Order: sequence, then structure tokens, then C-alpha cells
Amino acid sequence: MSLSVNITHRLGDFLLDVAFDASPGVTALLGPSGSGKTSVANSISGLLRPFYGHVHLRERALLDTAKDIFVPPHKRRVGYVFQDGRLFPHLTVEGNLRFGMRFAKEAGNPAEVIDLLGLGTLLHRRPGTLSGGEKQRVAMARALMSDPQILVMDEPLAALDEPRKEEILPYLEGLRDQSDIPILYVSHSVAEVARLADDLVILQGGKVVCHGSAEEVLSDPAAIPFVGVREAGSILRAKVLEHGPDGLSRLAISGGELVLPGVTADEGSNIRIRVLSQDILLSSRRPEGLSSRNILAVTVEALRIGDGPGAAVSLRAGEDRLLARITAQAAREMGLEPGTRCFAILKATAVPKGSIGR
Ligand SMILES: Nc1ncnc2c1ncn2[C@@H]1O[C@H](COP(=O)(O)OP(=O)(O)OP(=O)(O)O)[C@@H](O)[C@H]1O
Repeated sequence: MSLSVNITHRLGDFLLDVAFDASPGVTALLGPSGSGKTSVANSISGLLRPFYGHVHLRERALLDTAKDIFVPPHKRRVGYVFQDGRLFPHLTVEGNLRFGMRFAKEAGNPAEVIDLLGLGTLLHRRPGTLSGGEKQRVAMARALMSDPQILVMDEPLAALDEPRKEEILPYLEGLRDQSDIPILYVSHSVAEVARLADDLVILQGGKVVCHGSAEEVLSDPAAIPFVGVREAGSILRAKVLEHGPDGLSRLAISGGELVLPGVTADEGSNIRIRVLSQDILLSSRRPEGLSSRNILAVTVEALRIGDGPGAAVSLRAGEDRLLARITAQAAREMGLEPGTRCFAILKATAVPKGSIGR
């Protein structure tokens, strides 16, 4: 395990009591404002010194209260990206990147990092002339230049508008896919996390309430109270089979095929699709004469009927999972229970472009 966190800390009335592990790839820390995300990130970077517990990075103790170990921030090899970038305004992009290397024993490969984050044409510009998204790409590159053993990003997209977020997400996907260190990605946005996370830790009131692979957690009805009913949904892994002339693409998933618009990835490439639970319909029989092409044979895995009129149904389609939100009345009438076989219907236009990543 690359990162192991087990900490307890009191901040005023707030008690932080968090334990989780993270491997290379993106581990997202998701939670509402005040749930303790920044405090966890700060405990890893050394900006906060928890009263009790440990933080281990590649078997190295950065914090171990039992042994009175507290490694100062600049010796931790933690690359930190703040919400607002915090670039040096008087230095060019290149100067900012050089600054990132100043404590590095072995600096990250500048050409590789510049290429990964698409900074080649920006090197001589000053931060004041960059867009918010470009500034954040520089901040990420600067953090990588310090040859970190982990990258901690605290809400790196929070200050950006939607178009700038869309612009930067592919770079973050590239970072995730090419980096061999763990990336702790702090966010309150389920959409971002669904695009980027391999693993997901959900925090609520200073405690871990869900932890697992992003696919597992997001398709678990038990996670709905924490992500919110409107944001609830699952992640499907698909392969692009072909792009049709009509703007629709045919995709293979483990449980069948889907036809969706807005897919720009090359034929043959793998993508991930976020499907909101509110965009899935269920039918006991295979529907006929329906406008939707997206009909999947599924098996009910779990069912959660809340206090209100809604029911959440976790479904298995081949190796993939779907989450559907229907009325409790419909669930009863259809006799849904674990093991029930039925059909899930997804309207093609329900999946916006931003829900399709790689
Ligand atoms: N120095 C402090 N003294 C007292 N309470 C604090 C202090 N720092 C943080 N807190 C409280 O600890 C809780 C967790 O704060 P934290 O910033 O870690 O949450 P967060 O999930 O990152 O929130 P946000 O997304 O709003 O930044 C909050 O209730 C906050 O008010």
C-alpha cells in the first residue's frame, strides 16, 4: 500500500477520525463542506499535526504519534495543489516550474511533465496572463516537478467555471493514467470524482462513511444519502466499437451494447461513462417498440427502500453495475428483490458529453 492514513484530531467541536489506504491512481476524498477533507489533506502534507495516529507513505512514517515522529512538510515529498493554484506572479510559467524543483533530489522529467499538462506554448507567460484552467495545469506541473511520492490536490477545479473544468479534466485523466504515484483528489463534486477516481473515500462529519472502488461505492444504494439522490449514479466501462455517421457511437460494455451521442474517443479505445440513477428505467419484460436502443438484461443485486417514495436498485449488467432510482411502489409491483432478472433502459440523450471520460 502506498499511503496509509489513520488519524484522530480535534478542531474546536469537530472530531476528525479517519482511516484509509490509497494505491497508485486517483483516490478521491469526497464530502460536503466541513466534512474534514482539507484537514485530511493537510495531515498528509504536514500542514496539520493530528493529535493521534499515523500517516505512512511507501512504508515511510510521515507521522507516527506513538513514536513521536512528525516529518516537516518540505521533507515529506508530497506535491500539493491548492484550489487557487498559488503561482508566483512575478515568475514565468517556466520559472514557476523551476521553483518546483528546488527541493527535489531528483527532479521530475520537465519535458515529460510539460507535455503531459500541455504547457509547451505557455512557458514564457506570466500567471497574470493565463486562464484559471491554465494556471491550475501549471500548479499541477510545479507539484510534479518536485518529484513527489504522492500528489495531493485540494479542490483543484473548484474555482473554475464549467468550460474551464471540461478543458482541464482530460489533463487530469492523463495524469491519472500515466503517473505511478497515488493522487489524493479532494472534491465535493460527484461528477468530477466519477470521471477521475479509481478509489473513493466518502467523508461525513469527520468520519469515513464509504470506501472502495469508485464503481462499487457509486453503485451502492447505501452511498445515496451521502452523494445525494440527484447525483447518484454508477460508472460503466465501455469500449468504443464504431462512430456512426449520425453522431451516435456504438459501445461495448460487459453486459451488452450501448448507443450514445457525444463520444469523441477513438474507435477501439476504452472509456468510462457516468450514468445517473434517475436516467434508468426498469422493465420486467424486454420492452418492444421503444425509442431507446439501450436495453440491458440486468440482475438486481440490492434494493434500498427509504422512508420516502423512492427506491434505489443496484443492478448487475455483466461485470458492470448500474444504479436505478424508481418509486418504491414500482419496486413492489415488479416484485424486485436480490436475484430478480429484469431489463434496464437508458435514454441515449440522457448522458451528457461531460459524463464520458476515459
Ligand atoms: N482551526 C480550527 N478551529 C476550529 N475548527 C476548525 C479549524 N479548522 C477547521 N475547523 C472545522 O473543522 C471542520 C472540517 O474542516 P475542513 O476544512 O477539513 O472541511 P472540508 O471538508 O475541507 O470543508 P470545505 O470543503 O468547506 O473546505 C469544519 O467544521 C471546520 O469548521
